[in-house]
Amino acid sequence: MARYELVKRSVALITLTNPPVNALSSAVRHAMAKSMEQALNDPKVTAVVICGENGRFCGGADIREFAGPLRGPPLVPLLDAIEAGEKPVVAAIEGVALGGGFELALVCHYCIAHFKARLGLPEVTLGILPAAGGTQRLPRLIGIPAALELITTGRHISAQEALKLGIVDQVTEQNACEVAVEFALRAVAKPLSSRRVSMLTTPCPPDLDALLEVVTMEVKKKARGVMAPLACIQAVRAAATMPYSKGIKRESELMATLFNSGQARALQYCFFAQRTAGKWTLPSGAQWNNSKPREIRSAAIIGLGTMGRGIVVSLARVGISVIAVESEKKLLETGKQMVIGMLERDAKRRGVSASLNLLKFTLSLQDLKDVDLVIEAVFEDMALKKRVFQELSKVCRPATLLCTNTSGLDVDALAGVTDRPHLVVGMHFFSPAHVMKLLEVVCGPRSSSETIATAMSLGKRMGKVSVAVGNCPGFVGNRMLKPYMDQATFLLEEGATPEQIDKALEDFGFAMGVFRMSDLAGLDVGWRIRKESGLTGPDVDPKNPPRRRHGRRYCPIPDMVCEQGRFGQKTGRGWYMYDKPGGTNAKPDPLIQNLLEMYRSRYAIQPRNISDQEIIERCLFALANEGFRILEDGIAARPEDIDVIYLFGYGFPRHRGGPMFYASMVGLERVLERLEHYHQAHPDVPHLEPSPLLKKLVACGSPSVQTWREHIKTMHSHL
Ligand SMILES: CC(C)(COP(=O)(O)OP(=O)(O)OC[C@H]1O[C@@H](n2cnc3c(N)ncnc32)[C@H](O)[C@@H]1OP(=O)(O)O)[C@@H](O)C(=O)NCCC(=O)NCCSC(=O)/C=C/CCCCCCCCCCCCC(=O)O
Repeated sequence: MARYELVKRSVALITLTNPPVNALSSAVRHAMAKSMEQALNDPKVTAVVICGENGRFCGGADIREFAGPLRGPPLVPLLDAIEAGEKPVVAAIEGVALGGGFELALVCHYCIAHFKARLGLPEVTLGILPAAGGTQRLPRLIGIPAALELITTGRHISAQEALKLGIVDQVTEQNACEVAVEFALRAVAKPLSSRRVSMLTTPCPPDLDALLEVVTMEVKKKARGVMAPLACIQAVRAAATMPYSKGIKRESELMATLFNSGQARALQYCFFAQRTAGKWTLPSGAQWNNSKPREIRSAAIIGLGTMGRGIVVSLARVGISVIAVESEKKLLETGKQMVIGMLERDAKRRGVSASLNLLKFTLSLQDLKDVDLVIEAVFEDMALKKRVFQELSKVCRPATLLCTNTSGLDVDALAGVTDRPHLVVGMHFFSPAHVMKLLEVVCGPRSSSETIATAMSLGKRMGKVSVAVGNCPGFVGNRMLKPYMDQATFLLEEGATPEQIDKALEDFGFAMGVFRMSDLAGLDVGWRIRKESGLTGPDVDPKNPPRRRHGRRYCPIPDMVCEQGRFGQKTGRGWYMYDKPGGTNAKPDPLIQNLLEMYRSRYAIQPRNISDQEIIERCLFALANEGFRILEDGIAARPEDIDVIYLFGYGFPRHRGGPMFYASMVGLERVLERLEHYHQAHPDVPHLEPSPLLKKLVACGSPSVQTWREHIKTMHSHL
């Protein structure tokens, strides 16, 4: 857990050895304490260097240990002892120094960092604060404003930035450990008092209160209802106003308010869920660690609409040659100009040169014969997509992978029109595709493990969080969206307003409520899909009762809004009104209010007062209920996958963990009881009927979300 060696006859080299990130587990802390004691007591040792094995200094505290009772030597006294020691201690930072790893570096008297190293205090993203002295030492070292920014955002910084801020003493392109040993030898006998950061006085700005106020407002605006950043601000205030001995106590008190909180549990769950999601597995036994992806050097995108353009940018910026295809010259030219603009802006922001030389634009599918992979991103029309896939089948070499960016159509039906169904897979990007981090990789029943591995690995290469899902209408994300949005519109019928529903969801933590989000996405898309599926428009049998379709409750209000040409932000009117087409400042619209009143009076609906609690329960429990059905159907392999999809694709608040984790935090019994209650009140809404899996889990004593998988016995997995 920590290796102790004597090098250059007088330097104790302590290497943390806890792969993969040398986290400060209880065993590591124990070994470190022992090694430090040995070094300080050995008269041969004149200086100490601390480094991490395998080119990684330290990824911080072992987050897995937070779930159980804390054991082993506590970190704060250990770090205080290192700082107080009479022999110079030098940190040799390679790879990462994060969280407790950064705090360890802060107590070392000197720091050498490799030029590729990254440092940061990401505790806030885990719902806690840097409670091993980080909130007290960093402000003393770099001042309040810079420390506040790093601690409240959890941002990682480069070695160069750390040097500028005065956190590290030297940045090297050589082996940081060897440089640190030489540095340590030169530091012997130099006075250490000014190197003990806890002894420094925090440089305090004259307008401390005003500064803290501004940061508090910013934090509250950015992350509504999130506790950890606010506690971080209070801890930093203590560094400015108290001596270290008192400040560290305050830090610990504040940590105690966060450590066992639901938010901390949710955020730590998200950390591991994100990593679990990449570990796909098929019933055949093929999985992420035994299936080799193909190398993708060239790709083609069919369709240069919003999605196609974003996908081209995502591919080109990771060095893949892209051929972009459109059907008409004008569309091709417009798409080309937009892609170039997007790539140039992106490159400028990242301080690199735009990879325009990787792009080719064409009107001819014949140009695609040699590419490694094609992503179809044409209009959401099955007949059109089938024609494209038939054509691709003829044109592309037999080994080319054929992918579709459909947001919900049958991937296997597309595979069926090709000569290579095993090489067909869905790659469902989210709009805007070059910004959104989520990729649903839709595995058809005939997709080969190599095809899935390639799509997953390509997603990772593009910086996406890729989740493998099964093939069903809407896959995971969009399938779950329907019951969520249905509940929102049913609540409108019953007496709520769009702004009331949005406010309840935004207070819950969503960046945008369902109606503001729909206005942003465009209301016409859903309207077209409803028309195509016979739910509205001329194909509906006039004898059909207006508020029922296929024997279920149906709310025609969204259709009525679209019939008035209100398609959302782009038309300046939707569920809200905007200053102009394309405007973003949503204001409640009296015309929508009128529409709702007329609608209710036409159908003799007596509006009632609807509480925020009912809004949250009906929208979010219906959402989670569909998640349980998705698990039952084998469309998602685990609840973590569903949660990751909602976190990265639909703006679900991270501090709530995702819909499935949220349901487990509320208590499955309670979710079941509320769904039963609402289903009794609305028996014509099947989405409110509790799913068999939810009932089963409750009957099994509501096990933790991480163990649901053991209770899911699918007849056949779609993955
Ligand atoms: C950048 C990374 C380090 C590496 O990224 P990458 O190379 O892409 O690899 P990953 O896939 O992310 O990770 C590889 C595997 O390693 C696992 N991992 C990573 N980091 C950790 C970790 N810190 N702990 C455990 N496991 C970790 C990861 O899960 C992968 O494994 P698997 O695939 O899932 O199996 C990147 O990993 C990264 O960013 N890591 C996280 C870094 C981080 O956030 N560090 C901060 C941790 S928190 C911390 O350090 C806190 C310090 C203060 C501690 C003080 C504790 C005192 C407790 C006091 C409590 C008082 C309250 C008492 C209340 C009361 O009872 O009253």
